[in-house]
Amino acid sequence: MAQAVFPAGAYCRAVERIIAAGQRMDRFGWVPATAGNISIRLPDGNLAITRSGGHKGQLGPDGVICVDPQGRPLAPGDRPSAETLLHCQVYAHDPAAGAVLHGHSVASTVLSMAGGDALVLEGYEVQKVFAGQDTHAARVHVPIFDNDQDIARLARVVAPHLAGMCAGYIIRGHGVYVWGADMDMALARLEGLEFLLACELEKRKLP
Ligand SMILES: CSCCC(=O)C(=O)COP(=O)(O)O
Ligand SMILES: [Zn+2]
Repeated sequence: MAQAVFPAGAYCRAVERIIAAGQRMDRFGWVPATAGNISIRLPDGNLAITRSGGHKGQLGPDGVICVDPQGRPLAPGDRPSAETLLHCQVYAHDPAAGAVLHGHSVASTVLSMAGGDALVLEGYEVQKVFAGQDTHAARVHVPIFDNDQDIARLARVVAPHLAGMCAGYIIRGHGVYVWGADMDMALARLEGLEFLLACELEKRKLP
């Protein structure tokens, strides 16, 4: 494979971080079959985001493109993630958000297909990875929204719930959305949420 040539500056660092995040998510099996998408907010307010399609665990520099805060590609004809509006929504809602991750795990998919409009996590030490959480002795609500191929309509359903979220949310039969101030925090929260969802899945198997 030809040596990757990264553009200069903040965008270059964002591309590198997105590629590394995709590889890390792939190691956990959270980006199967071209699923998943990853973004970073750039200093100028635009977003570096994965291009639609392609395996997110095998990204090269050309697998990341730039969009404006409304999700419009800066280069005409570029095809950003089909779910770009969900990333834009997080950045518009939370000025501190610096990175957004979307993965498709077995646990989030299976647990959400079991029904309900939220998962309640309680009693786990790893809950402390989420925003504002400092004890296991709390109930963390993870909202579940029905999947929708109309992403703008899905974003309108999610919007009124964003203010109360500390652990991101689940799209039923689809996957999770998690974010943080930077990529490291977003990845820590994604791993924390997926660890807890795996625990919940195992709990349901107990006699
Ligand atoms: C085969 S996954 C279907 C699309 C999806 O849910 C996803 O997360 C990836 O879409 P993108 O346009 O970002 O590649
Ligand atoms: Zn998806």
